[in-house]
This record gives sequence, C-alpha cells and structure tokens, in this order.
Amino acid sequence: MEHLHGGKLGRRPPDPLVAASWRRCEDLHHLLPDVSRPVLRFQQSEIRQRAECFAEMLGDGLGQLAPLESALACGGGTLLVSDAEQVLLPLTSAAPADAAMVRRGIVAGSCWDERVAGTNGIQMALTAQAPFTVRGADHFFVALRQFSCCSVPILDAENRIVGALTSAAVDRKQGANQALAATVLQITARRLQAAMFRRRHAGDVLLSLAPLDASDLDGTVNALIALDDRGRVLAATRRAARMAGGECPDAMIGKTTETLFGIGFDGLVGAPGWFARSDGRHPAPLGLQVSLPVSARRTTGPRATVPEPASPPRDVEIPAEAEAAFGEGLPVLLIGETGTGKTTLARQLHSNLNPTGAEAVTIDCAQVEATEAGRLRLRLPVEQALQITRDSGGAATLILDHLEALAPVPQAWLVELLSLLEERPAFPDGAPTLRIVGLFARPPEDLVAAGRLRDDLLYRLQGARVVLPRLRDCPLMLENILMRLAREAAGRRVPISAAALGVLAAYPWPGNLREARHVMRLACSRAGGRPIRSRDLPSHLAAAASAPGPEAAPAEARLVQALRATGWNVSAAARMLGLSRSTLHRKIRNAGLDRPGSRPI
Ligand SMILES: Nc1ncnc2c1ncn2[C@@H]1O[C@H](COP(=O)(O)OP(=O)(O)OP(=O)(O)O)[C@@H](O)[C@H]1O
Repeated sequence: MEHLHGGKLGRRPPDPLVAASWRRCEDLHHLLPDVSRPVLRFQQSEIRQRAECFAEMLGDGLGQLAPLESALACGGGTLLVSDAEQVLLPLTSAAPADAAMVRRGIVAGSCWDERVAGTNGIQMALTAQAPFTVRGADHFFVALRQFSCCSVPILDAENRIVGALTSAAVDRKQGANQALAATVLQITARRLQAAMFRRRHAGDVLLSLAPLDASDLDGTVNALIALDDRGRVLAATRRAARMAGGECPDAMIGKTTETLFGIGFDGLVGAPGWFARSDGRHPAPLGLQVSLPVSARRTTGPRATVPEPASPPRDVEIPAEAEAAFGEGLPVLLIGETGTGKTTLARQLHSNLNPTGAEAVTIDCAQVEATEAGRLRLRLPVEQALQITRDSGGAATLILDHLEALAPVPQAWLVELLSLLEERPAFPDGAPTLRIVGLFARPPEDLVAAGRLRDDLLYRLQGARVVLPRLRDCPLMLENILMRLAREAAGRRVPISAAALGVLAAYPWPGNLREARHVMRLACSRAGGRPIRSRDLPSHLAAAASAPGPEAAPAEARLVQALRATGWNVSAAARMLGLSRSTLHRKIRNAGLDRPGSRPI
C-alpha cells in the first residue's frame, strides 16, 4: 500500500516507534485515519469482572490510585487505568474531566488495542515496555489528535506487564505537564509493583536495594529481592536485577547474597537498617536492607533458625479429634517428620480459637539444656503464656517444639511444670486458660522404648494425637498437594507436564511439605507462567528420583507403616496414605494383614 505522506494521514510522526505504529495501522490493521470508528467497548458485566480481578491483583496498592488521580488533575490530566488487554477499568473515582474525552469513547470498558484504536499511548507503552507519550498529532485517528496521553506500564511481582497507568489530557502542547505526569505515573507504577511483590513474598526475607547516592529513594522503591531462609534468591524485580549488576531476574534465582553482593546472609540479617555495599562490582554504591517476614519478627529470643520462607499455607485441615481436644484444653500431640507441618498445624489450632488474639508462645526444646539458663528457657515462656492469659483475658497456647530432643533433666522440669499447670483454675465459664501442643519429629513410643523419653511426660502430653503423613507415604495425594502448592506459589493454577509429574512422584521428599513448597515455588518461577516442565525442577530431584533409595518403600511396607503409626486407626491411616477407607480395607485384606492382637504385623 502506498503511504499517504502529507495526504489523508497528515504529517508523518518523527518518532520511529510511532511511525512504525502508523505503518501497522495502515498496512496490517487497514485503518483509515479520518474514519471515526466506534470505540470497542466491553459489556458492563465483563468490565466489572476485569476491574475486580485487577483490584484483587493490586491489593493494598489500590490505595495509590486516588492520590495519583488528584496529582494528575492539578495539571489537567485524567487518570486512566487499563489492563494487559488495554481495556480501561473503572478503578478511578470519576469520569474523565473533559466531556470531549467521553464523546471520543475514552471511558471505562473501552479497548485501546492498536488494531481498533490506532496509535495511542497505552498500546505504545505496552509495546515499548516503557513509559511512552503520544502527543496529539501522533495519534493515528484524527479524532484523537486533540488529546495527548502519557502511559506507563505496570509490572507485577513476576515482572510481567499487567496493565498501564495513563494520564490523558487535552493537548495544549505543554510538554512540562506531560513530563511531570510521566514522573508521577512512574513512581506509582513502581509502588504498585513493590506492593504486589511484597504481598507475593510476604513469607520470605526481603532485600531492598537503593543506590547510596540517590536523592530520590522513591525511584528504587521496587528494587526488591526475595530470599529463602539461606539467603538464596527466590525472585527479583527487574529494577533490583539491574541494580545488582544488570542480570535478568531469572538469572539471579538460586544465587546467594554472598555471590551477588559479597555479603553473607547472616551478616545482612544481623545488620540493622541500611547496610552499605561498595565493592566496585556495581554501577553505584548500594544500600541493602533486609526485612524479615512478619512471623519471624514476632519471634522472641535468640534466632535459632531462620524463618520459614513462605507465606503460611492456606487450607490447613485440622483433624476433628485434635480440634475437640484442643478446645477442651487437653494437650495435643502432633507427630511427624521434619517439614510435615506440625508447627503450622499447631499455630492453626491456636489461631482458630484466637482469631485476633496474641501469638502462641513456643519453646524450642532442643535448646533447653540441663543448666540454670536452660531451666529459665522453660520457665520464662510459661510465665509469658500465663501473662498473656492475664492481660488478654483469653487462653494462651504453649507450643513445645522438638520434644524428641529434650534432655533427661529438663524432661523432669517439664513434668513438674505441667503438673503445676494442670492445677490451674479454668476461666469462670469453664474454658481453659492455657492450652498445650507438643511436637515430636519421631514416634514418642520409640523414644520411650529406647529410654530417651519419660513415659509419664508422654502421657501428660497426650490428650489427642495426630500423626502427620510424610509426603512419600501419600502417593495418591501427591499430585494434588503439588498442584495446590504450585497454585499458592503462582497465585493461579499452574499445569504440570506429565514428565515433570513423573520426576516429582518418584522423588522421596525427605523434607516433606517444606521441601515441596520450595521446589514448587522455584519451578513456578522458572516456568514464568508456562506449564511446569522437568527442566524447571531442581536437578537433584531427577537424580534422586532415578536412584531408588531405602525410603522408596514397597506399597505393603507403607501400608504397615501407616497402620502402625496410627495405632491401626483405619480412617487416620487411609487419610495418611491418601486412600479411601474402603480401598484401605481391601488392601489390608489383600495383603493378609491383621490387627495386632489377632496376629502381629
Ligand atoms: N498443609 C500445608 N500445606 C502446604 N504447606 C504446608 C502445610 N503445612 C505446613 N506447610 C509448610 O511446610 C513447611 C514446614 O511446616 P512446619 O514448620 O509446620 O513443619 P514442621 O513439621 O513443624 O517442621 P520441623 O519439624 O522441621 O520444625 C512450612 O513452609 C509450611 O508453611
């Protein structure tokens, strides 16, 4: 098609990107500049749905839009918020200030895809993946040439473009106004990304970066890196990646703070406030600041372990027996290997009965030595729990973690304390004032049999008992669990390829849910929105999965283990194995197993 220089199109725009867009409008989309097409507008129900999804994605960041709207209005601009498909969303308070905009279809629900709307700021910013101003004469459609619009892409926590912020105004050829608009739009877009990143990584350690010589810290508000509990990168924003030396965010995943910044993780966590780093490897001297997840900040006492690197899982199912016993004030024992979710379940039990109340108090029994200091380590948290009861008028929860590691002398102290606590009066309505949950990483009977646990301590703690299954004992549930973890990690459903599922199913999962959460988060991050494939999984999984270890127990052995662990409670064992009760009964019959007493297994 012959280009209509100086003809219907008018003067060719000098900006090469705009000129390219005009060419696409003519040659690809077959638009004519002076034909006033009706603006494509979505149905109300669809617009509402899109707006709700977008608002949900922005979370707290939504609060940034009202001040932005007021700031733009001072310069005669109207704030437009559009999603990734260039549809304007009704997320701002008012209709466009200028009636001419409404007449030209610049209203909620209109679509600014170049194929129908011609060259415009929103499309240009999304195509260029950078702020872009389309001045009046740059618009392809003549009808839009009275407006000027400046758009800035919005990136989400994974650095994907999810929409744009735009300032639209009548074009009065006031470049200064548009430059100012571009600045405030950019600051807000960065804050929105920072809010999404912080929410997405609420359970991780966060590292903020800022050039030490910058007067404008707002410019780096989204320079954020999420770290796991060993200081390895889980995710980073593009801005942080640029500041850390120009790598792409994905290339940083798995690297340590030592490799990236020359500072060990412990050094960073121990450093209060901003930590200066200038080692010549980075373009400018950097300030680094660590913030721990909220749950870790509330932890009192010395930092024995680095906080869990993920936001608390949703949908933690609480066995009815444990819930009933806990409600009654009977002690509850949770038994399971490392990472099976004992602590999470204990906290969930507590928070179900104390939705807004104080945190549960935890004693790490592995740290209680047979010394005076050790005795205090036991006594003080108990005092603290009782104080909580007095202050709040509600029950406190004491979590005794790592009971399998409690030394003999402190066991005697704990028995003493528990017997004193048993005599505590209840609240006037009969409700208990202190609830206790004990956590064991090994079956306590084995410890009693080995002479490592006092049986009277066990019986004091065992009001109800829940055995948390190991992941490798739930072959039939594994896929569902991994899919759920991937959904939690990505914030949406992520398919897993058959080959990747094969690797995941063959892996013995010694770290259970903790390890599975890490693996799925890394896999989702590597997959970058696509289905998870084998190559997105950490390489040790495939290696371990292909070498059958001692843990790859044959089906019958797993059956026996589950039945033993649950004291032959078929319902509990079925839950543990991810089977229905009738299937388990059938398997027990087929394997010729009998309850102990009738014939030993
Ligand atoms: N039901 C669940 N679904 C998904 N993730 C879970 C679930 N329960 C726990 N997790 C996750 O698994 C990890 C380990 O949980 P938790 O600390 O409760 O295990 P634990 O058995 O107490 O481990 P340890 O004995 O090593 O202290 C955490 O990251 C937690 O968020």
